[in-house]
Amino acid sequence: MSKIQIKQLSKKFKKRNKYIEALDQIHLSIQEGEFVCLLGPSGCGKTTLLRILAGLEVPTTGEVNIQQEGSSKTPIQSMVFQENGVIPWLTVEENVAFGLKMRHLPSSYIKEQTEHYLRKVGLINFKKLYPKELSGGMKQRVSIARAFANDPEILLMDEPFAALDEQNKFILQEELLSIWQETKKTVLFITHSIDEALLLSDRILLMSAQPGKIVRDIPIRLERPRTIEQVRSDPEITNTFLEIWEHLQKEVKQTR
Ligand SMILES: Nc1ncnc2c1ncn2[C@@H]1O[C@H](COP(=O)(O)OP(=O)(O)OP(=O)(O)O)[C@@H](O)[C@H]1O
Repeated sequence: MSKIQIKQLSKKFKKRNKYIEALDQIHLSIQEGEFVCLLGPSGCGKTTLLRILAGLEVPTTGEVNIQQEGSSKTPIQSMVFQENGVIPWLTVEENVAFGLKMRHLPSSYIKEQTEHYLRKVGLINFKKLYPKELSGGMKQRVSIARAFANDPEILLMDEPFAALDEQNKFILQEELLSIWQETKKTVLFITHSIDEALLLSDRILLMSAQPGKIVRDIPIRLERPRTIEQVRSDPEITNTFLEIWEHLQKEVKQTR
């Protein structure tokens, strides 16, 4: 049984008197615990697909099913955005605890869960600070800690590291993988970076330009833990990189 199942999904937006066909005939299933990256040219509907899974948009046709295993109180999904995912008037620890407090969970559990993930992302000594006192990388760590602390059925991540410098990006990617390996959550992750997708994914779903379709489903069979050096030097992965690169070049040229 798949954790996420999407059948014949399409999405059209009405803008003035015109329809924009954002997604066309998306059909896919993602297994429990898989780390799947969505890669495609700008405007191909990646965020729209994530927003549909988050219940923030309704598909025009088709259906989406997320298998629920926890209690009915378990959130279906947590989302991590590129930026501005933290609540400015709450401290680091209050941000991480926010979802758990909203569910009125016991305070001892909230404290334990919050501290566990603050430690995991290296923010335990910064828990009393407010977002304005944090760097961009630290804010993203807060968002990641909050997303995992919520213990959702699935995690949806929309280019969470896109605004970070290379060094911070590598550190956060490693931290994310370490938490993912511990929790074995199902993750759907949007990125524009082929290297990032190769480093993180069990599978890469490659999308066409608008209307977005999934044109390739590429398994990444590199052992974990992976390093960027391995990603860059493995001959099979190098071929996959080139294949994705050529596809993206072609799609981007077509849309221009
Ligand atoms: N609420 C909306 N109303 C009208 N059009 C929309 C809406 N949301 C998205 N679109 C359109 O749907 C298409 C897909 O947008 P989406 O943001 O999902 O693409 P994307 O692949 O995530 O792009 P990027 O990589 O640039 O972030 C675009 O043409 C966009 O303009």
